[in-house]
Amino acid sequence: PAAFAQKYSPDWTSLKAHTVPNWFEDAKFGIFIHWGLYSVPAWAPPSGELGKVDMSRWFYQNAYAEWYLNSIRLKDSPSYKHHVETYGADFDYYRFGQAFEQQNRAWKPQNWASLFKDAGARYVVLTTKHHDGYTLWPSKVPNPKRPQGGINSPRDLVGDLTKAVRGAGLHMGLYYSGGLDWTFETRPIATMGDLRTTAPQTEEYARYADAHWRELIRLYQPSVLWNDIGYPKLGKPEALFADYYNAVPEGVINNRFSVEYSDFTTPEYAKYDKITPKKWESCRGLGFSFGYNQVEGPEHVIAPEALIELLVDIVSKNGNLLLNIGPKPDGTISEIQLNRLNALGAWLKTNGDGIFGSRPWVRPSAKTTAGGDVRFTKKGDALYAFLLGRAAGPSTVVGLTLAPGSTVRLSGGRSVAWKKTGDGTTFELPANSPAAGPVALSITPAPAA
Ligand SMILES: C[C@@H]1N[C@H](CNC(=O)[C@H](c2ccccc2)C2CCCC2)[C@@H](O)[C@H](O)[C@@H]1O
Repeated sequence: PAAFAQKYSPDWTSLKAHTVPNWFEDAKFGIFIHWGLYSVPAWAPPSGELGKVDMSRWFYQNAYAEWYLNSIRLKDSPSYKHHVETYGADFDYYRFGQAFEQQNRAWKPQNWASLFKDAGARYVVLTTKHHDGYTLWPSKVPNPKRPQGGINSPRDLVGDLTKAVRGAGLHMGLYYSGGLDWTFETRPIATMGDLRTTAPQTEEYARYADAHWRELIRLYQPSVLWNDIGYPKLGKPEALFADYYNAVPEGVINNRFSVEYSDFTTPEYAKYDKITPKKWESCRGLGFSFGYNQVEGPEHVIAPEALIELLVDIVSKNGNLLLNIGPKPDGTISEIQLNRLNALGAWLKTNGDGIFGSRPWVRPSAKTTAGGDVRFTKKGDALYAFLLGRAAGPSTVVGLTLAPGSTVRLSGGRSVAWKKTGDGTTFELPANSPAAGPVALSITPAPAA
C-alpha cells in the first residue's frame, strides 16, 4: 500500500473502525516484563494479591516491588524500614541507577527471547518507563525536572530486546507509565485519592509523555501500546492513536489511556467469569509483585498447575494471559519463575493446539459428574474440551452431546473412546494423566451446542 496511507484520522469515529488483528486474537499468551531501578533493591512485603488486600492498607504494605520508591516515601512502611537498614535513610532511590546500568551490561536479550519462545509465549511487553520515570531506552526527549539526566538507560535495552524477540518470531509490545511519573510529582501515594491527585496534568508533562510515546513508535514500531494508569488530558491521545495505527496497522492499544476507545481491556490480578465479546487480557505477576521481589517464596507464587489452568480458563472466555516476569538487574531470572515458565511451556507443547488460534465456543465451561471443571475452546471444525484437575479414567462431561461417529483424540493424537450417557458424554481417559495440567480432548465435528 502507498506509504502515505492515512487510513485513520485523529477522531474517535475513525479510530473505532480499527478491529483487533488476528495475531492478537490468536496469541493467547504473552510475557510481561517489569525491569528497572526497582529491580536492584527487589524488596516488598508479600502482603497479598491486588484485590485481596484492603485498599486502605494496600499502599502502606505494597506487594508491588516496582513501587519501592513510593513505599520508602511512606515512613511507616516495611519498605522504609528495610531501606534504612540496608542502604541508609539518605540513600536516594535514583542512585540504584549505577548498579542497574553496571549489572545489565552482562545481559543477553536472546536468552530471554528463547526462554519466552520455549514457554509458548507469542508476544512480549517490556516496561519502557515505569512510575519512577527511568527510561529503559536512551531517550533524546529531555526531562525538564531532571536537567542533570540520570534517568535514561545508556544501553538501548528496549531496542536490544525488541530485536531479539522479533528474531525469535514473537511480537514486541511496549509498556509506558503515562499516568504516573514520580520525577514530575514527588508526593507519596498513600490512598487511591493520592493516585489521582499525583497524576501530572501539566501541559509540560503531556508534551513529555506524547513525545516519549512518539519516540518509541518511531524507533521500535511496537505491536502493542500498553499504557498504564491513565494519560494526561492534554496529551491528545486520538492524534497519537491515529498516527500509531497509520504507522503500525497490525498494532493494538490497551484501555489504560482511559479514553473512550481501546482494542482490549486489562483486568489486573483478575479475570472475567464469562465470555466477553470485547477482547481482554488478564495481567499478573507469578507472585504478588511485577518487579522482582527477592522475598517471595513458593507460598506467594502461583503453583505450576494453577498457572496452566488459569491460562485455559482465560482463553475459554476470550482473553489473553499477560504473565509477568521480574528479572534481576543482570537479566537473570529466579529459579521459582523459570520453573513455572517451563511447566507452562511443557504443557503447551503437547496441548497447545486447542489454545493457540482458538476462539471461545458457545459456552466456556461445564462440569463432570465427579465435580471436575471443564473448559471449552473451538478451532476449525473441532471442539476442544480441557478437563481440569488431573482427570483420569471414565469421565462424564455433563450436558455435552456429540454427533454419532464423532472422533475424540487426546492432544498428541491418541484416540479416546466415548459414549452417550443420560448426563452427557463419558470419555474413557487414560488411568493417569502423565504431565501436570488439564487433559485436552479434541472432538470433531464440534457439536453445535
Ligand atoms: C501492571 C501493573 N499496573 C499497575 C497500575 N495499576 C492500576 O492502575 C490499578 C488498576 C487495576 C486494574 C484496572 C485498572 C487499574 C489501580 C492502581 C491500584 C489499584 C487499582 C502498576 O501500578 C503496577 O506497578 C504494574 O505496572
